[in-house]
Parts: sequence; structure tokens; C-alpha cells
Amino acid sequence: MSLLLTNIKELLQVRENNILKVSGSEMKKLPTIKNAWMYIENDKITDYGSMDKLPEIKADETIDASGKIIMPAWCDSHTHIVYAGNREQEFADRINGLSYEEIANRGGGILNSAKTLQETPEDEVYEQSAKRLEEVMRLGTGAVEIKSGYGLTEEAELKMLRVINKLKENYDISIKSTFLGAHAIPKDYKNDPDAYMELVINEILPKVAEQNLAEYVDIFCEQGYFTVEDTNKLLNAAKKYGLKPKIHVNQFNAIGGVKAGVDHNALSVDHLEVMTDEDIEALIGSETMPVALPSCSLFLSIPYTPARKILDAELPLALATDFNPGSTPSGNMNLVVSLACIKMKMTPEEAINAATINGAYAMELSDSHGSITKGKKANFIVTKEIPSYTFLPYAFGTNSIDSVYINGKLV
Ligand SMILES: N=CN[C@@H](CCC(=O)O)C(=O)O
Ligand SMILES: [Zn+2]
Repeated sequence: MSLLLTNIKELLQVRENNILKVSGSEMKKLPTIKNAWMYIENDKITDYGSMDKLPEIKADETIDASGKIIMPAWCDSHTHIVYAGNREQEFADRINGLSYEEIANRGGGILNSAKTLQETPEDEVYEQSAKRLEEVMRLGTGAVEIKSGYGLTEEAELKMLRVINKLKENYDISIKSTFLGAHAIPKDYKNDPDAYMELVINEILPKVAEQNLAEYVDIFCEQGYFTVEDTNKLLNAAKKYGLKPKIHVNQFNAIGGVKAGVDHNALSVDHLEVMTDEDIEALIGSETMPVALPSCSLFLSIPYTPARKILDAELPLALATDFNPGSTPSGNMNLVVSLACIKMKMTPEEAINAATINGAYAMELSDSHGSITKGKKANFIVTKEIPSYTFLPYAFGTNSIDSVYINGKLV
């Protein structure tokens, strides 16, 4: 199957030589070709160029993309798409004055979702999650990471990870799986959190590894959840099984999680709403990708990750949704990019780099995703007729997407 797209108003994020990520001032550059064509064979980008040098190509299908922009599909490197039920009652409780922390302390929050997940049959969790995956694919996401973490028992954590694996089998989209057993301390372990860490490290983690259910390991390193010491213990143990860290840090408090992640060569450190100078220092010179989740900041009314401070230090930054039932019931990367521009003062070029190639890096997919490069997966968004790419984050809340292709197939 081959597809030729012609008269593309502008082809975005064209990287002739593949790059793994972009950092600091480099993020201001978004290479494009105006009035372009692109040729797809099966699931790959074969070639592209400027319309004035369009070679003779016999394609199975040709699409005239006049007035439309084409760009790589979004790479969402941080989600909790697999969950059961929803938490709209907590949303209403917060409107009525309770804080996220107060709700969690009453047994709501993550523990509420864990109870629902434990009680919901695996097939039903799969069905609910598959709908969300299909929704985000239609919204332009072409690669996604999904975490466990609403199980909090051996049985339920493995159940979640099996659901992620079934999504991998049944959907033609790259999915990375992360074990987040250390997401919250279950009620029964409230007075003995160390015992829960022992369960996660000595009982659940080995089974996750044996059954090959995850690529990455995560922990919520935060006051009231897990300490830096817990983080070090878990990451040391996970390393023996070859699971790289991608960790939740600095959402509410800076307690040293960034440095712990960097010390363990984490692939990414995510959230970062609260960042100290020491956290920035720790990231400089590392291979760890900082990841911001602005939809979470919007929904919880908490600070936004200080993008300018991170970029001014010549660090890279990725953007992801954090799609989950408690802090971010939205998997819309288009909104994430808008929020990054509006609230974090990222330029459209920086935000698009952060949501494509840098998101791919945070899932170890930069060789196949995140840019328009020959040989990469044919994962791309065709916009409606719009005046410029800046219109995408500007017209927030407007659906500017005409169609989405993942692995060369129309979603
Ligand atoms: N902060 C930790 N975990 C999720 C939210 C969990 C929840 O409220 O269900 C997050 O990334 O925001
Ligand atoms: Zn999260």
C-alpha cells in the first residue's frame, strides 16, 4: 500500500538526519518544508520534498492536502490510560472546597481508583481502556506510554499490566508499559509503608519481570507517598531486571526525587511543577528527559512546570498528558501543546518539539517516531485548512485535525 500526499501547505518537523532529542535554544527551531509532498509505503515514510521537485511517483492513492499542514503524530510519554471507573465525584468535591490532598487523606484519590480497579473484571478494564486509547489516537497521538499503579496488590497490578499488553497486541500503535506498583500506600499498609515497599520489590517486581510485562519502572516520589530512600531501593532492584526508571517527582514538593532519578540514569523525570535550582543542576549533563504535564496543572490548579527556567538552562523538555482519572481526565495532546504555550510561555516551535521528538525520546522511540524522517513510522496528523502552525496552539479547544495516520493507516 502506498500513499502520496501533495500540495501540503507546510510539512513540519522535517529532520533529514535523525536526532534523538532537542534541547534548550535548539527547541526554538522547527524545520519545515512549505508547499511539500510526502510519500508513504506501507507503515513507513519513504520520501518527501518540495512540490517544485515532485518526482514521478505511481502511488496506490494520492491525497491533495492543499491548505493543510502535516506534522508527526504526538508522542505521549506519560499516561495512566488503563483504569476502571472515574472520579467525577472528587472533581465536584474539589469545586466545593476540598483539596486533592484532603481527598486522598480520606481514602479517595489513587486508593479510590485502586478499589474500583481491583473490583472490576480484567475484560471490563480492557474495554474501558481501549475506548480511551482509540480516543487519543483520533486526537493525533501516535505513540503512548501507559502505567500500572491503580492495582496496588500483586493480583491487580499484574492485571493492569496484562491489559496494557493486550492493548499492545490488539492496536497498531507503539505502546510502552511501565510498572508503577509504588503509586500510593494501600490502606492496609498505612502504618507500615516499608512492608508495602518490600511487597513491591520482593514479590511483585520479580513477577512483572518474569512475565515480561513492563519496560519501565515508576514511583510517586512525594511527601505522603514514597521517599527518596524508597525510590533508591526500588530503582536499584528494578535495574537488576533491566527496567529503566521513568518517575513521578516534584509534583507538590521538591524532596530530592530529580537527583535520585538522574543518579539512576532515569529515562525521564515527570511532573516537575516545583523545581529548585538544585533540581535544575542535577539535570544538567544528564541523559534524563524532564517531562511537563500541563493538563494536570490546569485540572488541579497547581503551578505549571517552569519551562523557561528549564529551557534557559539549555535542558530539553517533553510534554505529555498524564491522562488519568484523578488529576488529568484528558488525553488530548493538542490541549497540552496549547497550555504549554499559553501558561508555560513555550513558543509553538518549542511546544511542538516537546510533544513530538522529545516525547519519543522519553519512550526510547526517537529512531522510529517523533519527526518526518525517511524510514520512520508513517505516523502523522493532517490538519484542516488552517492559516499557520501557530494556529494549532492559538485556537485552543478547536479541533484543527482533519485526519490521523498511524503506521501508515488512517485512524
Ligand atoms: N501523581 C501521581 N499520579 C497521578 C495521579 C493519580 C490520581 O490522582 O489518580 C498523576 O501523575 O497525576
Ligand atoms: Zn502520572
